[in-house]
Amino acid sequence: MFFIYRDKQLFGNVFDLWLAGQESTAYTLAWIVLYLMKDQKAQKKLHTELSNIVGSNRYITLEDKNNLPYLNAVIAESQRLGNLLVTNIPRRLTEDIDYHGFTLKKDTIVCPEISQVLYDEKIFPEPHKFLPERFLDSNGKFQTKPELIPFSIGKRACLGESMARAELFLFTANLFNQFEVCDFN
Ligand code: HEM
Repeated sequence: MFFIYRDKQLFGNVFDLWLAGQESTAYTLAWIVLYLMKDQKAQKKLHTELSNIVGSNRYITLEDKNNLPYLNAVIAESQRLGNLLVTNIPRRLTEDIDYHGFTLKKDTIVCPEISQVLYDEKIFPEPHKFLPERFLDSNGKFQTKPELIPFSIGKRACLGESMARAELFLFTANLFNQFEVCDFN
């Protein structure tokens, strides 16, 4: 009998959506809230930007994204420092390759480490500090860096990247446009 879509495939898709899509975004949001709770100056700057550009009388939508540079910088820096997938998903080499003078044999398992890039102090000075300003140019405009790769790169990079980016923006923007998060310690 010919099956187009098996239960096993359905299970795989639901599992992917849950594990890859839900936990990753939820934990990133938790890091954003934590960093802003611990850095009250940054939170104040964010509130000032939101009050000046949007005000609290309406929801923030994706159309506001380009007008909120500090918010974009906070999200970028939280993704960098939160460093959600420290090591990427392991890969098996399908052929021998020469990598910077080392021969890696077919079938070797390699595991790229995203954190080596996100915490590279040549690109991100003082890499263990939360500094959203590193993603602003001299005119205060948001400027990302090619090394900011929380979703990985290449053919197998995160399939949900654009959805995750939208969720991170909408949740962070609307939460902080209505609330302050205090650090009771
Ligand atoms: C902040 C949120 C997220 C982060 C940081 C993140 C990060 C990643 C990373 C690093 C990978 C591995 C890429 C590679 O193997 O090179 C990945 C894969 C994947 N992600 Fe995400 N992800 C996020 C949200 C989502 C969402 C919302 C979805 C779907 C709704 C999703 C679906 C997937 C899928 C299906 C893969 C496997 C892609 C493949 O192997 O071809 N992710 N993600």
